[in-house]
Amino acid sequence: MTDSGPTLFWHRRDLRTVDNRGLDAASEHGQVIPVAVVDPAVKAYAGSARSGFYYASLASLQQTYRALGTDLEIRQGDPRTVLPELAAETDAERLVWNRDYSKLAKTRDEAVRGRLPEAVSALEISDMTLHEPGSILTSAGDHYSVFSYYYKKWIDRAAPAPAPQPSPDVFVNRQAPDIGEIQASPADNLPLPAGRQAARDRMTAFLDGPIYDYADTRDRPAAAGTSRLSQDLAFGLLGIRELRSAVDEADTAAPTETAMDSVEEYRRQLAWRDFYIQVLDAHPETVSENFKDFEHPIEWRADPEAFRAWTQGKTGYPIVDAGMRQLQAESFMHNRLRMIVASFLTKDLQLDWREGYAWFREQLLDHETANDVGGWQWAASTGTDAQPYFRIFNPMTQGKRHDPDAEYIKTYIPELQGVAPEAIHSWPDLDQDRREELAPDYPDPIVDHAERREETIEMFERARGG
Ligand SMILES: Cc1cc2nc3c(=O)[nH]c(=O)nc-3n(C[C@H](O)[C@H](O)[C@H](O)COP(=O)(O)OP(=O)(O)OC[C@H]3O[C@@H](n4cnc5c(N)ncnc54)[C@H](O)[C@@H]3O)c2cc1C
Repeated sequence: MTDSGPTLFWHRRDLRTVDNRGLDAASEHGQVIPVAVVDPAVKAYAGSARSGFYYASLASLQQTYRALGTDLEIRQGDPRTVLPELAAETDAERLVWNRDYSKLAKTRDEAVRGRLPEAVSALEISDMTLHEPGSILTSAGDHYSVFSYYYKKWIDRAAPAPAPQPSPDVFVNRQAPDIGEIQASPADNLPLPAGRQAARDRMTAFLDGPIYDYADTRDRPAAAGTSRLSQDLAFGLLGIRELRSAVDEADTAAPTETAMDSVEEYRRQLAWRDFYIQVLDAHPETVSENFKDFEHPIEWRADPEAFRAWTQGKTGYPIVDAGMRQLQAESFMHNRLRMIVASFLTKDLQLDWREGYAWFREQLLDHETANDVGGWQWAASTGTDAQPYFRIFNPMTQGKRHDPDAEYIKTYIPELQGVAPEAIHSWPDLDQDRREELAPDYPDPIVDHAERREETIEMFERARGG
């Protein structure tokens, strides 16, 4: 501890003190003041569930710091002005943060760096991924655009160990205004409990048993067999090294070969997260542009009514509507459903994936730019390693395969409560009188899947110049 002025550590999507590499690095330079900035530019994209979860998680981080004998300084405003001011106010020598990879974050961070007083240095640390974007490259030195090749290298790499929580005596002993003075934390209304402890509890509950059945249950939405940790990773309530190390321990304790395969399948999903982050890092423009080049623009439709029906879960395709209603009710949607509804929006309704992405960005608690864009561009056949444009999900077949008893569908669509699964899975093919008789309050299909499928293939062939 040789420096005289304190180091500011800026929390962003890393709302924890454990396994936080930036915070650990900051603590090597002397006394630390932790800070968070509530940025209206980021808030503008978040619906009420995500904002609420963020505030409640910030409140919990503030409590953690208070227990360590310091406090979290929470400011509101544009970090480009707030942070240089705070650095001057506290005579800070250094500002440290963990790297983020979206275009918005990169532009903001560069501007913050440029506006700091001359005496204040900026230090950016890699924390968000298990393996830093750019550290796993093809033999030509490029980022990977095919997941299976990326994964082979990813899984062979030793996973870095979690970073320790800094000792309490590195923190400046001080008090800061309570988060309640900025924003009342709506902890009662949240779809899931927020904060670090809740995230740890979710992780432990999953690794204590459900992970061993993951390979079998992950594609059955009614089984709810996935970890539900996506918002915890998106907000950084859990460190990725911390999670990976706990997963590796679960692997060691796995009771059977099948259980070990399930753990492997789970690890693979964590690799998808790293994969999409390295794609976004290499191609930040893909947040709004197709990853793939097309000879001509794709002729997406303009159809606000169809888009509204999709958002409200009223398309007359039960599996699609159940997914969209789960999103409405829980600010979450199971992965299989995300694939189905994204395919339906782009291939059946022929609407631009960017419309769907914007809706998800607002509605999802776990919105994470890289994964959200990656998922949408995959489904739209515009992305890296995407679904081929001619392989179009049939929503009826998807429903039958992944929710055979229509258990998931009935959870979210009360209108179909008394209807037999066979009728639910063939709803669009039933004649109208039959539908009227079975569930008068549930809508008729808004499009014909077979017709739209043919049209969509032609639409893509035209865009490809065929
Ligand atoms: C159109 C679309 C949009 C998506 N938007 C997001 C998003 O905004 N945020 C987000 O975290 N995930 C997104 N995903 C990926 C995936 O659906 C969610 O990560 C998953 O459903 C979260 O539930 P879970 O934590 O129970 O997943 P689990 O199955 O338990 O997976 C564990 C973790 O692995 C990661 N992961 C799992 N699947 C994927 C995947 N396909 N791509 C990248 N990472 C993955 C997530 O961090 C997840 O928490 C999207 C997928 C699609 C098809």
